[in-house]
Amino acid sequence: MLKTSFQSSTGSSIRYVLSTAWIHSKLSVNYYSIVTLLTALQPFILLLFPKLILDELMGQQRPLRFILLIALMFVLSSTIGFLTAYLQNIGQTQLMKVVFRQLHAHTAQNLNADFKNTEDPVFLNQMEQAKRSLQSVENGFQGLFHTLFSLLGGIIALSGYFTVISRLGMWIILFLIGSVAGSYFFSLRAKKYEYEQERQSVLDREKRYYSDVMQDFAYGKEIRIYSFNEHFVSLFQAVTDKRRTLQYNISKRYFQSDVLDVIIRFAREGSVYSYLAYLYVHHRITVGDFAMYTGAVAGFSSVLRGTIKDIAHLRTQNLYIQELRSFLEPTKREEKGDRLPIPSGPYTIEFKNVSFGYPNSGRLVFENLSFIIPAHQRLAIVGHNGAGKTTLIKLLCRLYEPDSGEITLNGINIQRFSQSAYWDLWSTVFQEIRVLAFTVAENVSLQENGEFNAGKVHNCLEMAGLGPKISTLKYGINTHLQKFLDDEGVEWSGGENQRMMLARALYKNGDLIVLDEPTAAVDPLAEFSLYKSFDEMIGDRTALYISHRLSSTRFCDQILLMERGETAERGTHKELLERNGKYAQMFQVQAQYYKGSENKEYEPIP
Ligand SMILES: Nc1ncnc2c1ncn2[C@@H]1O[C@H](COP(=O)(O)OP(=O)(O)OP(=O)(O)O)[C@@H](O)[C@H]1O
Repeated sequence: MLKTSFQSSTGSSIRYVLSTAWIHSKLSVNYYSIVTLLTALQPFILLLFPKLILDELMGQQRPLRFILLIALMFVLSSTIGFLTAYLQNIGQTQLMKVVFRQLHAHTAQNLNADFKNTEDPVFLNQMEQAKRSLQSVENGFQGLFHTLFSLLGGIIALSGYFTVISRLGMWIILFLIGSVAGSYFFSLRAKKYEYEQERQSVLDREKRYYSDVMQDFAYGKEIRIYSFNEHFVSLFQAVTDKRRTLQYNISKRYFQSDVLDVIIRFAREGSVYSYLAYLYVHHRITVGDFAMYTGAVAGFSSVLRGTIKDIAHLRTQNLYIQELRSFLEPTKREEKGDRLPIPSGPYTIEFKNVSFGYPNSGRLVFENLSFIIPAHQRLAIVGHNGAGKTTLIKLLCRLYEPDSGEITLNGINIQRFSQSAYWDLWSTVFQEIRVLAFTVAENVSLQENGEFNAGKVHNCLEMAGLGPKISTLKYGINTHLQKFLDDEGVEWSGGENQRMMLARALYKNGDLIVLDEPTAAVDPLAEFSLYKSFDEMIGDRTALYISHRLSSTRFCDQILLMERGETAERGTHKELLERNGKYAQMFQVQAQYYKGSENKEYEPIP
């Protein structure tokens, strides 16, 4: 199911970030706490010692005391500076450890998400936003973490400055707070603008898609041959230009806010310094006091401005953290009913009044579709493009749920079984062949080296017709496919990859079989023999075969012709030919192409 928005307060987001950091690296929190204390302490050394040194110079001028004060200031200040830099460095490394753990969780969430989400733009946007919340240093997880510690340091420093300046009078404090508060308003507005613009934008997703496709060798051939490369580059450029414009508009808002801030600061500090000069001229403060108060006023204003910005930043970080938590919160699959144990085979499957439309598509692919696949039956599903064949398989494999009606396995609604136990039943081979850049054996078994049964892998590859191919490979079944992870990796043809997928289905040895046209890359005669021999290998298990080539599936017990989401005709190959309906017409048309073939079974029906 699609994730709902995660509503939480800033406090809850702070707790989430701190507790996550604490779980994955206590050191990250400890180091940043010490750095915060040291950073807050540093300015006071540079405030107090210059005052004492100046007063000594203008007063008793004791050389030993003078040298001692300078040495102490130097030692304290440089020790704190060194410690801060060192701890900040290792603290950041620890924080990255936490972020990487979160990125792992993000990737796991992508892989575990319901299949239907992978085709849903809303989910894809959420995924992008959550990733941005983790990868950005400014915003999101790291943004909140840094801002929180900066805010704590600011509060500690402010209380120190407050103690110093309040000796001049509370009105100065109030004046400083009032003027700095003006900046808050403008910085908050700029930050909100940035968040809204980035949130509404699908540009990052678009940019990522173009960049992924341009880097994916699988698209290389078509893009070159159809001269689509220039178009792609221009699309990429257009989207990066739009992103730049968006960034420019955001920067403009920040610039406006910064200009106003400078004007306010000029007015504020000008008036306070004039007042301090007045006090000095009238001998109400010493030179040392003058230096200390000007330093304290500048420090107070700057830290207060930083603290207010931190508060504004922290509030907007809450939104990023909400998105991150929405995406990362454990997916609770809707395990309907009582998670019944899977009954023992043989298996009969029934579609009962199934209606279904893809989310946000506004139309139904199936409306009250009903049919049975009896146990042991081989059912061929044929039909034109878009008839609904693959959608039917997606529903059957529980990649989607029917909007109404039910699909049953031996009379029980398939939604009542646990998802993983139900998936264990299926050996599937789909149209899209996705070879992994691992070894042949790992591709076939989908198990790691050392876990798979090498003998069984060999047998399955042999049965899928890849025995001779494997014997030519330097490392046999341990040869890598593709060169992403191994320079000695090999590239296989489309047909060979498809045969490997059949070997994978055989290796899994599921009780229910689906072949959704995985053989488009092999020639028609090879497809027929492949289907037929695959069929012999799977024994008497219930199986569904989809193909556009009607000659390939005519050995099946039954053939179901789908048209616009409905079952148009059903029967054996022979019965359907005798009926002389749509199936017979389609078969005749296709058979023309095999006229004169050595295989007489392909000859058109007289
Ligand atoms: N992810 C999706 N989102 C929205 N509509 C979809 C999606 N996938 C398929 N459809 C639509 O559902 C209908 C049935 O598609 P389906 O892929 O099941 O047909 P098919 O019979 O398998 O076609 P083909 O023979 O071309 O593979 C089509 O109209 C298609 O446009």
